Amino acid sequence: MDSTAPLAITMGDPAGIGPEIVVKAFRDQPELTRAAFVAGDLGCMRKAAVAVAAPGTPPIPVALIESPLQVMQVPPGCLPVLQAAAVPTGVRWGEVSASAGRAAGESVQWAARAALAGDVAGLVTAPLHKEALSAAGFEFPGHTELLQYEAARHAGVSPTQMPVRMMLANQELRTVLVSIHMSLRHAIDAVTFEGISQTLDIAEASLQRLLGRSPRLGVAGLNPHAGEGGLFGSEEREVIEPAVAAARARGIDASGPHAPDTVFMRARQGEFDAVIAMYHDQGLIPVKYLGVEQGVNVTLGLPLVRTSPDHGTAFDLAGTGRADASSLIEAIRMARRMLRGA
Ligand SMILES: NC(=O)C1=CN([C@@H]2O[C@H](COP(=O)(O)OP(=O)(O)OC[C@H]3O[C@@H](n4cnc5c(N)ncnc54)[C@H](O)[C@@H]3O)[C@@H](O)[C@H]2O)C=CC1
Ligand SMILES: NCC(=O)COP(=O)(O)O
Repeated sequence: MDSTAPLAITMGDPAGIGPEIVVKAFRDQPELTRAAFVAGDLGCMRKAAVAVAAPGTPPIPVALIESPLQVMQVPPGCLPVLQAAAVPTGVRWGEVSASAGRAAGESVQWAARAALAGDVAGLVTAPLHKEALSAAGFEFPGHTELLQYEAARHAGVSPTQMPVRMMLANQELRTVLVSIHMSLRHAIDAVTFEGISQTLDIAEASLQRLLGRSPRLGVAGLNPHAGEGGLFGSEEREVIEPAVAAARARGIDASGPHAPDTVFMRARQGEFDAVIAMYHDQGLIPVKYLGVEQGVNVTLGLPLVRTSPDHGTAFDLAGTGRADASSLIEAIRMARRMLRGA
């Protein structure tokens, strides 16, 4: 990974708000988006530039670049786009379609491969629609699994040998998930000694780099009141406690299992640097509830930097120009910070 190379920002699903928030980030944050470019479709980005332009003002100019390094020749105030995928005519705002999913997926694939080859420093991904991605034939539920697959392929190992985890973070709270995109029934089955141990190892290594010290990891229970001494479930005693004890024996500053209904509040008050959440919604609801405009999604465990806003494609807002770009801007900021190693 070359941290001085340009940063790729994928356009997201062209039927969603991704292209519009990307335009807003370039328009409103010229310093932050310097040496960054969009991996996507030129026509789609021009349409988005028109959608977000204030009445009576011209849209920001959108320029085609042929390679990441050409971004350095693009004048300030201009949005550089590398044609990583084509959006066919007929893709309409707010509609799930295989064509849109294909363009979104191909943009991410292009950016991942460019990052792994060292042509870009890292990637920030605008949201894609998971149903559209699936309709396009991608076998990955989301970015995280697609990137895990690409990184494993690059390293010549199987995806299980390249374990990754989703972290959601804002100024007040970080959560790292044991499992990601699966049904709640399957997520309960995924609460295993190995799964928790791997999550603790990945969180420890990634946050050590980010914080410059060993992170304090608060592990949430699965059941109400962390099982209440076995009255409300046995996973805490049988699986989570042993995984926390084993992690402590490896030198990780982990504690728990803590009651899930109060562990996030305790982290926000400063007791933990991150909460290890047992499944997707347990960890994401607290962060998103603090404000969808603040959260950043970071994939931990990859050999590349990848961040993303914490929200989705917001099809209800697509094309209106009203989508808030703050979370994407935070994601770009976070990617820059991670590339600096701070
Ligand atoms: N990083 C990614 O690619 C992510 C993709 N998704 C995907 O997005 C699709 C839609 O997901 P939903 O559950 O509907 O969540 P969503 O985040 O797209 O929308 C939920 C609500 O938040 C609002 N909202 C979201 N982003 C906003 C913004 N920037 N400014 C103002 N309001 C905003 C929407 O208008 C809607 O009312 C799904 O396919 C989901 O899987 C969801 C989260 C992250
Ligand atoms: N809820 C966050 C989410 O689903 C994002 O997934 P990914 O596309 O970052 O894998």
